[in-house]
Amino acid sequence: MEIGVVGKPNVGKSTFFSAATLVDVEVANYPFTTIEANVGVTYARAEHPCRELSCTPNPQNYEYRNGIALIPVKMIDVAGLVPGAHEGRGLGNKFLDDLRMASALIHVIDATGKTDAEGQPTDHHDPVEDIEFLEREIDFWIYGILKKNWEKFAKRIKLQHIKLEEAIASHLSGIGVKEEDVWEAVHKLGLNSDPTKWSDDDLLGFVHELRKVNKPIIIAANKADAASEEDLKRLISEGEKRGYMVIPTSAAAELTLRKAAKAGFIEYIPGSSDFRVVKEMNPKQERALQIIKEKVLDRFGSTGVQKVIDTAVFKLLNLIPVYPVEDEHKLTDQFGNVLPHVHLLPRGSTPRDLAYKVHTDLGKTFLYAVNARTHRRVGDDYELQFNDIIKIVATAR
Ligand SMILES: Nc1nc2c(ncn2[C@@H]2O[C@H](COP(=O)(O)OP(=O)(O)OP(=O)(O)O)[C@@H](O)[C@H]2O)c(=O)[nH]1
Repeated sequence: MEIGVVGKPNVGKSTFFSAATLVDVEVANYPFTTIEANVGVTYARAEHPCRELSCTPNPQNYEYRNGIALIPVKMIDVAGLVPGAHEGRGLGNKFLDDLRMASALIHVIDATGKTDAEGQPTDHHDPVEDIEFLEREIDFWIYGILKKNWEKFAKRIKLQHIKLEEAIASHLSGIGVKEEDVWEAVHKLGLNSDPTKWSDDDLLGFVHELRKVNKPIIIAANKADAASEEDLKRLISEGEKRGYMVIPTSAAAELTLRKAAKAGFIEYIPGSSDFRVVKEMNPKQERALQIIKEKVLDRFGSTGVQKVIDTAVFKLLNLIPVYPVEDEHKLTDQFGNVLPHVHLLPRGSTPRDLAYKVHTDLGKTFLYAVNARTHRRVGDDYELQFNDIIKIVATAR
């Protein structure tokens, strides 16, 4: 599961990515290692169960601060969004390759309207156009993959009585399309189950719906600090009309705050509405932070960057944090560590899914689970909840 950050040049995409992946304390054992320069680790912020249960955790695969869990998530800087990227313009294939890997996208838009379609400075660009521009690029990219051998492909599905969902999902498995995604798009549009009857418009409409489920997008209305109230309001309402969540951000402010925290000048938990000065700064630095406090934190409640990440993880991707333990009374693992691990699972997951996530063997030998909050036994019909603490019971190996 990876989150892609995308945006045309000069909107603040690199600033957003740098801010989101700049951390002052790094978790020792990520579930993943980053190998490429444009891949980083960001953190989703969630209330930690210890806030409610008054415990002190010993986190191993996440970070804990003042009752808050910071859960690592992989982030990709998807560079090269220019008009025609789907045809290989600009960075072309690299852009599409990165896009392929992302489960959800953060679309960074310059809310001030001072960057034109190609990323050049201007005075009057309508940022709402950028929303449609990214949609078009992705839609035409998927359309291009399907259209290539469509007639032959559709005929084969019909003649060999292959399940439509299965055929398309397998054809698009490279971009992570699942059968249920195809089903959802086909049914939403009421398309004929015989794909040889689909018109070109049907195919385009299908791709459009498929993209919405397969590559959900959240919009970061960036440079909010420099945007007028009116421009922001319009971008939010036009985005929402098109079904998007739009969050005002100041990536530049977040980057400054995180750098100041990393250098030890301030204490700042990303996503907060304030910070605490802990080391003396020069007057220029002090003034810069004061401006951020007044123009960004007080105006918007936060820089918005963390809010975008959290919304992408918990709402767009619909993931929930779950804590497996071995002792449901002490909430510890076998070594006595309190709530050492957290796992992000899709909403609707069961205790067995959690067991598989912890270890394949644990999944295979799963018997039942115990909900540590209620001390009740739960089976595979139980739907895991946000911040559940679960003991898994399996057969001895
Ligand atoms: N006022 C303001 N300026 C910002 C913000 N974020 C980025 N900028 C500025 O916008 C300019 C472009 O930022 P980048 O992060 O380089 O933009 P980009 O979208 O990655 O552009 P490319 O690297 O060309 O793809 C820089 O001068 C940033 O300092 C913000 O939140 N507010």
